[in-house]
Amino acid sequence: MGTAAGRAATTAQNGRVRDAVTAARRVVVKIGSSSLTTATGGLDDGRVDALVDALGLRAADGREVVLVSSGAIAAGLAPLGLPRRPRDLATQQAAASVGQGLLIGRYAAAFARHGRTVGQVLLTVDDVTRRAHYRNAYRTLRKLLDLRAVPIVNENDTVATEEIRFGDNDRLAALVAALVDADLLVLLSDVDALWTGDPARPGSRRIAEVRDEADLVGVEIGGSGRAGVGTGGMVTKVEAARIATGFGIPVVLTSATQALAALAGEPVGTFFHPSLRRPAARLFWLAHATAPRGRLHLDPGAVAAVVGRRKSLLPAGITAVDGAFTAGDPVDLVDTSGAPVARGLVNYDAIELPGLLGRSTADLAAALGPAYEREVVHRDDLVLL
Ligand SMILES: Nc1ncnc2c1ncn2[C@@H]1O[C@H](COP(=O)(O)OP(=O)(O)O)[C@@H](O)[C@H]1O
Ligand SMILES: N[C@@H](CCC(=O)OP(=O)(O)O)C(=O)O
Repeated sequence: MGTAAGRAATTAQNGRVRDAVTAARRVVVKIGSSSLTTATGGLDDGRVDALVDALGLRAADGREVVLVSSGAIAAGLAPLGLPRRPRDLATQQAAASVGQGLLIGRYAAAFARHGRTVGQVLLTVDDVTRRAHYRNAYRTLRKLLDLRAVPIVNENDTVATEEIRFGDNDRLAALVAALVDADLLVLLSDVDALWTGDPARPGSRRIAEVRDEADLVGVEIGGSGRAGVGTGGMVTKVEAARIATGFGIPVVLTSATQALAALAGEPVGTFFHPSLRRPAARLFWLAHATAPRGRLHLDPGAVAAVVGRRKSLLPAGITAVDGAFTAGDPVDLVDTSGAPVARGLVNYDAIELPGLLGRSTADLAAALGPAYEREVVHRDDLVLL
């Protein structure tokens, strides 16, 4: 199979695939900080207006739009006299606290010109990963859409801590798209597409479409070109595209200046095709939206069984256990180098496991009773990473 560059699609092909864009009834659009701020920092009113005009048009005919907008920290810098994005969390939180109000105020004014009301939705990682919380988040978003308001989502930066934080909004946007069952995710950045390498480097080429992982082979997916403003660069955008397409949602990645064309289905940016089969929702959330509570270290035989042959994980193949989890918690299964290969719901408490490691289920059942014959992670509760 060729590389993405070798597979640059023709306009005719793109015209066809973009039917998914024009037909989409519910769209999640994510815009990054670098597309909302001026060169000197601070909110760029012209850019906000241009984005809102494109979204207003899209929402005018009864279609639903959810906007995931970064920019709170960037918008808060100038009013606080900060020359650049601070490194420490407390100052970032203060900047976000000042900037989020300015950001939403600017959006409210811009959408009002289109006769639309906006609703601010600030989410933490827990809100989109814990079942009870994401149901709550879903209900709010659904109600806003029913009331014809435009939800404007951002991470709740003022309370997010270093350990529990998205940091960038790309992954958050993909999870929100899955949460509201969107028909399309549009990622808007300061670059017009995914390129084969740094867009500033001679020889790099725009990638018109990504059909599957093979199209990403050889692509240099780099960090942010504006480290003082943007955060994740292409790494988090491609990861977001993987998450959304894995859930059956097509993705367009392009620049904010091309938002109107992208939403009209024109062949701009990079189109990521959705995977044909949508995974069970339960496994999707397990893979992308759970924070593992521990790690099970597998020997090579167990990795081969779990990953290669899709078997359940038994105590005999586990060499060590980290974390303080209880039965039912999500845990990562890691190989001998410590790299996660799968995530699953564990059937034992962490304190029970050390006494079981390396022993066969028959031996455990004979010594401890039939309850100990159960798998450590059943294959139905397991998703490969
Ligand atoms: N392969 C690539 N194709 C396109 N852009 C890339 C690539 N690798 C790294 N980048 C950089 O990623 C940047 C976009 O990410 P980022 O600055 O985080 O934007 P945002 O604020 O929109 O999230 C681009 O400006 C570009 O410099
Ligand atoms: N929640 C943060 C987003 C941080 C950020 O820079 O994200 P992004 O520009 O999408 O890479 C904010 O509003 O500033």
